[in-house]
Amino acid sequence: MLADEFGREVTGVRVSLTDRCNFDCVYCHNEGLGDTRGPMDPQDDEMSTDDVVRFLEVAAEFDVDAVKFTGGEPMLRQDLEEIIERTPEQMEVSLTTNGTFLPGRAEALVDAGLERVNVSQDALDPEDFAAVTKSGAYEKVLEGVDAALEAGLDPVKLNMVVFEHTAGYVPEMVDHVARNEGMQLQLIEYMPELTGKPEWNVDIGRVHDWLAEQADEIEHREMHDRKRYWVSSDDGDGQGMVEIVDPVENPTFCANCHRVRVTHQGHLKGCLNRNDDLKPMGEMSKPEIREAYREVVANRVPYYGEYMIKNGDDEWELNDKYIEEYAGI
Ligand SMILES: Nc1nc2c(ncn2[C@@H]2O[C@H](COP(=O)(O)OP(=O)(O)OP(=O)(O)O)[C@@H](O)[C@H]2O)c(=O)[nH]1
Ligand SMILES: C[S@@+](CC[C@H](N)C(=O)[O-])C[C@H]1O[C@@H](n2cnc3c(N)ncnc32)[C@H](O)[C@@H]1O
Ligand code: SF4
Ligand code: SF4
Repeated sequence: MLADEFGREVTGVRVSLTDRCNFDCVYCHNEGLGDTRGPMDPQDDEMSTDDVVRFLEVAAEFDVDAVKFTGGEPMLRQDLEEIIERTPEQMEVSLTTNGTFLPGRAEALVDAGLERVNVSQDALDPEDFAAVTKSGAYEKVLEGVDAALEAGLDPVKLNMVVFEHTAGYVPEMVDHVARNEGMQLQLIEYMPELTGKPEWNVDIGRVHDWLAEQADEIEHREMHDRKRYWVSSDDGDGQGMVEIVDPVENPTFCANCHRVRVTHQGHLKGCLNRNDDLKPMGEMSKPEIREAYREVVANRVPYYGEYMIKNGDDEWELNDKYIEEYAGI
């Protein structure tokens, strides 16, 4: 297994299969690449099925044991089932999706080897959902969650970005997953780094405090040192798990980051928040992939605490070291 100079072993890869999407969420960072708007048809710059599989085979050589497929909307790729089918056995396969294409396809994905799914659901009301996603597909998303549960995916994690538009829904969403077996909730701190609009920020510390009061049990996940709260439903009949993803200005989160990303164009990326460390994998032959992978892992640095450091006024600023290193890129 390869590790960077901060001792962070790379155990997982996150592969963006496309940057196309049928939604236009107001907050979307598109896994670090910006806008998802544009044509919906398959694009020439996307990695082919074989490219993705070859990359995964190389990652497996380096003992990577988990892959997350994401996007854009990864289910716009019609070869997703084939990619999953051809993913090396040793990898846990998970998917993050907006859920609209799960009805009718969830079973085939499971048959191909999908083990887990995260479905983005930011509200429990069609109008608020539409305001956030610029889409009227609320019912389809609910159907998608049901289809995933029926296909045996367990848990189905609901991803909710906590920001000004959604913060009021947190208690309702927590109760929703506590009542419904098989569902879990992932509350994702709104990340303004790539999308701007810091005015939408919500103090995630208050969400932690509220959950700590409600929780029957609290645990830590090794990945990113994330906290997980086990909370009972309001009627006392059920219990659900709520995980908080709080990467913003959080050096502990970055110190426990064990993932490398791949863009839909086949560029390796050491950190979600950076685009100055993109590394193309050439024609994507195995030797080229190996070399690029080794280099990207070796050059990974924690974003908060190393790439960004606190200045004398207690504000985050770019570490001079990296200004020089990447000057001109
Ligand atoms: N800054 C940062 N944000 C992350 C990272 N991993 C996840 N996130 C945020 O959390 C969002 C949801 O991630 P998902 O892909 O659904 O799942 P996950 O939480 O990473 O993985 P699992 O919980 O194992 O399914 C991402 O799109 C990011 O906004 C990370 O390494 N760094
Ligand atoms: C970029 S989407 C790609 C996968 C799929 N289209 C979806 O929405 O689930 C992956 C995750 O990133 C989250 N996300 C997007 N922009 C974000 C932001 N600015 N801050 C925090 N999370 C964000 C979304 O909520 C979603 O759960
Ligand atoms: S569904 Fe996912 S990729 Fe599409 S706009 Fe929303 S967050 Fe971005
Ligand atoms: S270093 Fe930090 S910001 Fe970058 S991907 Fe890892 S956790 Fe996210």
